[in-house]
Amino acid sequence: MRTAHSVADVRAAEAALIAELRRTGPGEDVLMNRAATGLATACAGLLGRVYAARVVLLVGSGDNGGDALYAGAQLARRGARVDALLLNPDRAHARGLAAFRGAGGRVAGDAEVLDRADLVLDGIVGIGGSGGLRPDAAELVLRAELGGGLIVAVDLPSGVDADTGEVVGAAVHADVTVTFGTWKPGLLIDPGASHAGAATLVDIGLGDHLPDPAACALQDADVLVPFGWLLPTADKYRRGVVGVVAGSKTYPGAAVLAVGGALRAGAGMVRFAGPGRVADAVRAAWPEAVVTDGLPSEAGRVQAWVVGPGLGTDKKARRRLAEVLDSDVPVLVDADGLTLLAEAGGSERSAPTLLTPHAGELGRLLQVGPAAVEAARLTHARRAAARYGATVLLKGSTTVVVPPDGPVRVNPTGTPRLATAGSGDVLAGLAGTLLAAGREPVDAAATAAYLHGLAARLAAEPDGAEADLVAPGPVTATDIVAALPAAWRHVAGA
Ligand SMILES: NC(=O)C1=CN([C@@H]2O[C@H](COP(=O)(O)OP(=O)(O)OC[C@H]3O[C@@H](n4cnc5c(N)ncnc54)[C@H](OP(=O)(O)O)[C@@H]3O)[C@@H](O)[C@H]2O)[C@@H](O)CC1
Ligand SMILES: [K+]
Repeated sequence: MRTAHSVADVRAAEAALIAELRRTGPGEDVLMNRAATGLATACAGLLGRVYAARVVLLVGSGDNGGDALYAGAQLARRGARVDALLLNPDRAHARGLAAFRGAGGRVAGDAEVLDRADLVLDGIVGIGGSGGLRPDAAELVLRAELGGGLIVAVDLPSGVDADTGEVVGAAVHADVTVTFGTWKPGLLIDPGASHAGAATLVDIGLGDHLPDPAACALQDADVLVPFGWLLPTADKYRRGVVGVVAGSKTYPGAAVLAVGGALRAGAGMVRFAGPGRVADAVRAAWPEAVVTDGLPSEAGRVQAWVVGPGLGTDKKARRRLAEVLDSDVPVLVDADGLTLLAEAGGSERSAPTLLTPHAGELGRLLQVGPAAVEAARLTHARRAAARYGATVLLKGSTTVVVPPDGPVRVNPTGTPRLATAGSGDVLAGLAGTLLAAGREPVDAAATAAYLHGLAARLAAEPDGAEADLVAPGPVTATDIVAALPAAWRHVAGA
């Protein structure tokens, strides 16, 4: 699990560690030196040959600039030609600047050095920043980006909010980010995440002093839990019996895809309730589903419901949604179900509810526009979780899962390939089965998002789960359903 901590928790852990180090010996800037050593090592790796490489430091007035100066000193000692552009010369980190000068680094008088740089270190601002880049910094960053050297962000790309990933105004677009001590939520959540490039973590010893994380991102090993269907004693209820209420005359395919996602999640049984023609489409595609063209209340016993994909918003859809929400089992509400829920202003439920909106649907739930949601994804997902008393999975570039309380989950397997019609229906079925199998909504949602992204990648490039934009082959929602078994095998290490 990749874990991220809030700025407040990072600062508290840093203070505790420094106090401990002071008791046992080492003096000032010890953590900064650890950070700078990790940073200089990463830069050396990127440069290949450090000797004679041209490195430029963008140095702000805080410790983030100090990290850049100490790392610059190490690179200068290894023969790099290092120039520092000081945004605020009177307030640059004094000991860092002395070390830098002592190692042969030079303070540049002109931004021209950026035009020929092989590597630019962004030490403008780190976790102490607020708002976007100021105009003088933004101008230098633009010149650095035009100069074509690799841009390495120190701790996080300047201009990105460390706690939320929000970017208000200009921010650095890094090729690589080297972060210290722990991940920051803003490196995992868009738009911040897409400013970070390839991000790596340097351990500076904060470990024991860090509390529970503010956000986590699953990795393959975290998905490996003993599912009902892997146990010798498996029966259909342990695997999960899930009910799906989806599809309409206009969108029968949504029902087929949601049922497919549910079956390929390993459901013990999928019960489907939907109107005649939709029921026929589901029967034809998935003979293993137990289908009724009656109401959800006539479908038989289930351990969780999925309601909403392609459902429509007419009177009949309302009735189906109301029946499902009245049940005492976990319910996942998606798509049209969310539009109806937004109109109703919520529901009274004691069993868990999982909402799976995209930005537009989340906007409807909160009566704000989709652009506002996209700009502050975590903030809005948190608001919806609080307002609806539900776990919220917000789909999009970096899907986030926000439980009513506890750490947020951020999905690392997402890919733009998932932005295709029907993909969300598959995710709804997949997460619904995991709910039916007894998983907590936050785990069901995060695991489903992880497998869903992985399946899309595998569908595009069967040998390349890590591949992303460069991988060949368009992917349809049906392909994602078909690739789910391969995604399971991938996380199982098969
Ligand atoms: N914590 C740890 O464990 C460790 C932390 N370490 C490092 O310290 C960093 C945090 O250092 P920090 O606290 O000095 O703050 P930092 O981010 O350098 O900036 C502060 C100054 O920037 C300014 N400023 C603000 N917003 C701005 C903007 N939008 N655009 C431009 N400027 C802006 C503002 O100055 P102002 O001009 O407003 O007075 C403010 O005072 C951390 O990210 C990591 O790199 C490591 O060394 C090792 C261990
Ligand atoms: K930075």
